[in-house]
Formats: sequence, structure tokens, C-alpha cells
Amino acid sequence: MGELAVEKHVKFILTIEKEKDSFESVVMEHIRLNGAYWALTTLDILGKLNTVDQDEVISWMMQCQHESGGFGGNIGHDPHLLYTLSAIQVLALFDKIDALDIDKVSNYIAGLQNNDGSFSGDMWGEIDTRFSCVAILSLALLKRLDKINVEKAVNYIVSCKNLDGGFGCTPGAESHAGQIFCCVAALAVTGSLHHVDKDLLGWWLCERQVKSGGLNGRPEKLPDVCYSWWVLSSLIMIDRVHWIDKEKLIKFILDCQDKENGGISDRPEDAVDVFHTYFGVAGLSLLEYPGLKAIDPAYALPVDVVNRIFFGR
Ligand SMILES: CN(C(=O)[C@H](Cc1cnc[nH]1)NC(=O)OCc1ccccc1)[C@@H](Cc1ccccc1)C(=O)N[C@@H](Cc1c[nH]c2ccccc12)C(=O)NO
Ligand SMILES: [Zn+2]
Repeated sequence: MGELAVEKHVKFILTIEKEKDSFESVVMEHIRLNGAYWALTTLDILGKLNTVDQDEVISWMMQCQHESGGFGGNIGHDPHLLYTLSAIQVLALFDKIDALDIDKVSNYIAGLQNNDGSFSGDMWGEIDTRFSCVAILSLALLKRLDKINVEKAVNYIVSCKNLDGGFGCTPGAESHAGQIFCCVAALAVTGSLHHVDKDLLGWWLCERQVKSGGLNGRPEKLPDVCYSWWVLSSLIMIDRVHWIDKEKLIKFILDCQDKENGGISDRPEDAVDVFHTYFGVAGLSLLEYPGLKAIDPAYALPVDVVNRIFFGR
């Protein structure tokens, strides 16, 4: 089974944060703000957030803010809900949410709600339950949920529920673990989990575990470490996590590490990346792996960070 090569993963994260011209950095260029969130949350779960210069990170990140109040994936990029959530999450890690003009950012987000309660990701209008999730998590962290019609937002998400108990990106779309996480997290944060059939959805989710112990995103697909987050956090939020074999999943994640150079891949022997390193460490945190900080399954932030926001010091 081996154990988590903490120091190697810390070194891996700090190295890719420094390199600007590596393949990984170039590929992730347009979602660099997401990359910052994945890298910094991983470090915090490993207890090593203090190894980065927070002022340097924050000053770079604030340059990604558009005059509309939304954040782009990098400096000069168009604003989008996905990057705005990552920016809020990174500021939360450093307890610096008040560095934001909170009303400006929350007005940007609220402005993307449509009449049917759904959310567009940006001004181009694409609608997806991912964006409902990002909008609700963002506004909850900013304590500005009053700026949107929460009832209509919840009704839209419920309209995307399928007969298998899962959720898709729009009404009638196929259930997918990523979308299920988004819808369950949004319902959890708005106190609306009574709309979920926990046994039906719990069954669909626990069926994602394959014989290797890993979790896949849809029936018949290959297991992938990032589903350790999408599926597991959903199971935890609906109180059905005991329906999977946690020990076998821990072993699968540990087998996906590159113990020489650090980092975690989507499945054993594949190339590592910061995205799967984050979702692997976050998954181990949800599985209560020893030595890791607890992470909140809905906000995808360390529990101590979430408590600081909602319950003060
Ligand atoms: C754009 N992304 C994806 O499409 C990944 C690709 C992938 C990784 N392993 C299998 N496929 N897929 C992915 O994130 O799917 C999960 C998902 C899909 C839809 C809704 C929510 C989650 C990844 C980046 C990536 C690309 C290529 C390879 C590895 C990582 C990505 O940025 N995913 C987003 C998914 C996402 C978008 N909006 C969200 C809102 C809440 C939670 C997650 C998301 C993310 O995790 N943001 O923090
Ligand atoms: Zn993956």
C-alpha cells in the first residue's frame, strides 16, 4: 500500500508554480487561476501553505480581475464564473476575502442568473449546472446569497435530476459524477438536500467503485483519481459514504503517486498533473488519511478555513 509521499508532492507543487514555460504551465495557461487554487489547497491540506509568498500570489491574482468584477483564468483573460470561484477560494485560504470589493464581485455573479433560475458561465451565455454550483458556492463564501433568487436556482437544479437519482449539466442530460457533485454541493449549501433521493443516488454513486478500488465517473468507464473527489464528496454530503470500500480507494490513490518526482496521476503509471494531485490529496482527506487537514466536501476548502468564514476566529 505504501504511504503518501508528502515532501515529494510539496516539492512537485512548488516547482510547477515556479516554472512558467513547462508543458504543464503552457497547457494550463488559460486556467492558471484554477491551477493556483488546486496547488495552494493541496499545500494547505498538507500543512505547508506557509511555504508560499502569499502577497506575491494575491497581487498576481488581483491582476486577473476584470473591471466587471469577475476574474479571468489569467491576466488579460475574459472573466468567467469558474475563475471567480477559484479567486474567492484562494483568498479564503489566506483569510484575505476582504481584499475584494465584495459587492462588485457578487453583482457580477448575480448578473449571470437567468430567468429560469439557471446560471450562464459568462457573457456568452453557456448554461450548465456547474455554473449554478460555482455561483452558489461563491456567493455563500461572500455571504451574499441574498443577491440571487435561491428558490429558482434550486428549482432549476432539481429540474436536472434524472430517473437514476443523478444529475446532468442541463434538464434531460445524462448523469455524470462531476455534475452530481455540483448539484449536490449547491443543494447542500442552500439547505435543499431533501430534493435528493439519497438511497437511489447513493446506489448510483457506490456503483462507481471498480474492482481496483478506484472510482469512475459513469458506468463502464475507467477509474480516475479525480472521481475520488466528485463521487466521494457527493456520497459524504448524502451520508452514504459507508457504501464504498474506503481502504481499497485509499490504496488506489496511493498507487497513482509518482513517488520519485512527486505528483499524482489520474490512474497508475500515467503522467502526473497538479489537477489530479489536488483531487488525490483532497480525496485522501475525505477518507480521513492520517496527517491531512480535513476538507469540506461542498466548499472544497479546508474545514478550518470554512469555519473561520462562517463562525469567525
Ligand atoms: C477542464 N477540466 C476537465 O475537463 C477535466 C478533464 C478530466 C480530468 N480527468 C478526467 N477528465 N474534467 C473534469 O473536471 O470533469 C469533472 C467535472 C465535469 C463537469 C462538472 C464538474 C466536474 C479540468 C482541468 C483539466 C483539463 C484536462 C486534464 C486535467 C484537468 C477542470 O478544470 N475541471 C474543472 C471542473 C469544474 C468546472 N466547474 C466546476 C465547478 C465545481 C467543481 C468542478 C468544476 C475544475 O475542477 N475546476 O476547479
Ligand atoms: Zn481525472
